[in-house]
Amino acid sequence: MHGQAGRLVDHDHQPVPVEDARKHLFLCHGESAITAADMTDSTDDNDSGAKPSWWRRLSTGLKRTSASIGGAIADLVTKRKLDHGVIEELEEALIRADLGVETAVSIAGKVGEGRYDKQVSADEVKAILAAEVEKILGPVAQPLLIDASRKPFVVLVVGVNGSGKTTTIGKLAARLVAEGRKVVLAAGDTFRAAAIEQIKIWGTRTKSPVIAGTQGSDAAGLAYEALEAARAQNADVLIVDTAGRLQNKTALMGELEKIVRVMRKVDATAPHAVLLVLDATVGQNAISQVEVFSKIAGVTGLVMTKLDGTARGGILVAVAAKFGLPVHFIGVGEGVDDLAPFAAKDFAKAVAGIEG
Ligand SMILES: Nc1nc2c(ncn2[C@@H]2O[C@H](COP(=O)(O)OP(=O)(O)OP(=O)(O)O)[C@@H](O)[C@H]2O)c(=O)[nH]1
Repeated sequence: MHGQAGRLVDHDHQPVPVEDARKHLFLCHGESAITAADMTDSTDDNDSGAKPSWWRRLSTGLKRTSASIGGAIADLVTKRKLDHGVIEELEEALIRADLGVETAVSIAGKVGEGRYDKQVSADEVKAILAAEVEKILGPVAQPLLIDASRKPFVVLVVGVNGSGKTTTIGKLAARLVAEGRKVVLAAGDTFRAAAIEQIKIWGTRTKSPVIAGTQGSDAAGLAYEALEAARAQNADVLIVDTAGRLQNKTALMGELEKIVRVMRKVDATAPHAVLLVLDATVGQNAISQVEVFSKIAGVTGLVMTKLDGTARGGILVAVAAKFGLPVHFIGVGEGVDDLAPFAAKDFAKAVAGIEG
């Protein structure tokens, strides 16, 4: 922090303006929503030529994915008329971008409808791709609802190590604090000293109290203490980090179950949201992570990170098509403002490589 109201710092401790991006992020109907509505509209409403910064970050972040798909589309359709071969190759390009076999086949099929033996343009194919992807993503693009009647509203954050959990918690805390919410963080990944330290750093950055124990201490006990402390401090939101040792599923399941059981002694309705953080770079592996964590932890919503570091951004489409779980946020970089509410239309256009 640099003593400026409404400013946060990024990983390099550079001040980051948060007011503009956050202005419209909550609705106030007893329930607040971190919503993508403004961001979705902004790409269409912007006639000045200056793209909103989120759109720039999103389309730049997804460049590797869109270049791989867009390049394949251009190669395919500019040289020859549409035939079975082109459709099959299009399917393959979409599968390579991790959209999943069923989705790839269905989208390629749509491209083929009524267009066989015709010369189609790459832009036409991209438009169909974007429209089809948006159809899949539209229903899952749901804001994270913060129920103000739950005090604190408890968010349990789960995911494998390295998926971006801690960073996501920090960015989420920054958003909530920027909106005037009082946030408490619980360093529930007690296995790694570095995870505890990271949460503490985010606590300092966002001026949020952190409840942390020593490395190796009982995560459930810590979650209990954190919930009591958050309640005593009249906090609006408690965000609980967890360990993500997927290699030992039984231990992980036992630990997450215990965290939930123990927190329910303080608040029988907790946790109010269970966010699974997925790293897009793992591609199809994300599917099995959703399966495992849904079984273990009762996931209520998803956050997908690192969409900027991969050509496999289509995995978000595959996950959406398979599970239909709400996708609340996506991450396209390490900076505090590189996590934003998920907007289906923007994402679909960015994946297809369509300029906003
Ligand atoms: N490029 C990019 N990097 C990200 C994104 N989100 C997180 N990271 C980076 O990914 C790395 C792992 O993130 P963490 O937040 O430490 O992940 P974690 O799941 O808490 O991992 P553990 O602490 O190992 O459990 C860090 O270097 C983050 O800066 C993103 O959207 N894009």
